Parts: sequence; C-alpha cells; structure tokens
Amino acid sequence: MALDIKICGLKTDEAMAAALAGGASHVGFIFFAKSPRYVEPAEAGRLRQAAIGKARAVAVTVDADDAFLDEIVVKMRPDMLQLHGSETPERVAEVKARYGLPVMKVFSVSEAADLDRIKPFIGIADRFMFDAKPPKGSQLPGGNGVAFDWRILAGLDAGLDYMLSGGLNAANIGDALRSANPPAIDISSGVESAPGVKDPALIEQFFRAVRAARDDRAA
Ligand SMILES: O=C(O)c1ccccc1N[C@@H]1O[C@H](COP(=O)(O)O)[C@@H](O)[C@H]1O
Repeated sequence: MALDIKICGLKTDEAMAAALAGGASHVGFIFFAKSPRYVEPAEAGRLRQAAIGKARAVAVTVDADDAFLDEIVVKMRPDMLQLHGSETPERVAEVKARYGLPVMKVFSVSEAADLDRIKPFIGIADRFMFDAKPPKGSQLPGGNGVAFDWRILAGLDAGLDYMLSGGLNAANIGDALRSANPPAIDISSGVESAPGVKDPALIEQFFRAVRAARDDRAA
C-alpha cells in the first residue's frame, strides 16, 4: 500500500525542492500568525507552483474565518484544507461547501478515548489527522515536535483514512510505522535545524528512514 507523506511548514524553494525530490505526496503551508512557519498566502501561492502535478498543496489553518480562508484559497490555490483548530462538524461542512475542496480535520490525542471525537465528523471530513496534544504553555496547536503513544491508533477501523502526525523524525519513524501502520504521515519540526527553518538534508534523511522502514517490513 502506498504511504502518503506530507512535509509541512514549507517556506523556501530549497525545502520545497527537497520535499518533492524525496517523493512527498503532500506539501503543507502554515497560516497561523504565531507560528515560526507562517507564510503569506501569496508567497505560499508562489512556492506551491513547484508542486503542481507532483504533490498536493495543503493549507493549514486554525479556526480561520471566511475572510482569511477566501484570501488563502484565492492567493494560494490549495488542493486541500487542513483544519487544525476546534472547528465543529458544522463548520467543516460549511468550509467544504464554500470552497469545494477536500478537508482534513485534525484531532490532538493522548489516549484511545480521544479517538471517539472523530465520530461526528465521519462522512463530513475527507481525511483525519491525529497529532499530539500541545505541551502546556505552547502557543501552537501543532508543530510542537511532540509525539503521542502511536499504539492507541491500533484500534481504529482498518479503512479509516488518516495522517499520523506529531514529533515524527528519522529516528522514530520506523517505530511509528510498525506501531500504527498508518496510511499517511505528516512531519514538520523533525526536519528543521531551528524552529521554522527546514533543513533539506534532514528532509532527505527522513525519506531515507521511511524507505528503510518499509523495506524492512517487506523483507
Ligand atoms: O507547524 C506549525 O507551526 C503549526 C501551527 C499551527 C497549526 C499546525 C501546525 N503544524 C502542524 O502540526 C504538525 C506536526 O508538527 P511536528 O512534526 O510535531 O512539528 C505539522 O506537520 C503540521 O501539520
């Protein structure tokens, strides 16, 4: 089974080139002002050109209002919207209808019971993402480089389409894939040399680690 890989928080042509060279299926842009990964919608629109025909461009937003989403959709032309805040099922449905784009709804989890929160979104969100809960005092709802216990995902329906996110890196991706066998993965700070600074060498190393883990499983 193909594994979707999203490299998130891209801000430079170099990082974009490394993500695409590695075989990213998705590239993500952060539209949350407090994030060190924030990009202006027009700049994301320029950067995402390199991904056309190669990877889907994802706009990551946090409880964004229609005016900001309108600006992002017009200037960036995303292929998908990632809703990383406390959006309700009604809001997810509204966003989908307004833009006609697939929506990925994010849930922060730490125990199996947290997974029940997806129930009202089934049939509304096109895909789910499971991320770790932010550490106390963090200004960011995601991109904290914190992992959760991936084994809690083992109880999910086999057909559920989701991305595993939170604290992934080249050192732990093998464990994550073995523990949860997710259909897709998402990484940001694990391929950075400093907050918001993507390192092309770390991106390449991450893809190598993913390939090695998958080769091990196939052997
Ligand atoms: O990355 C951010 O700054 C961010 C800000 C606001 C919402 C979501 C954000 N990031 C998302 O979180 C995941 C996991 O990040 P990490 O690998 O743990 O650093 C990231 O891929 C984005 O989808």
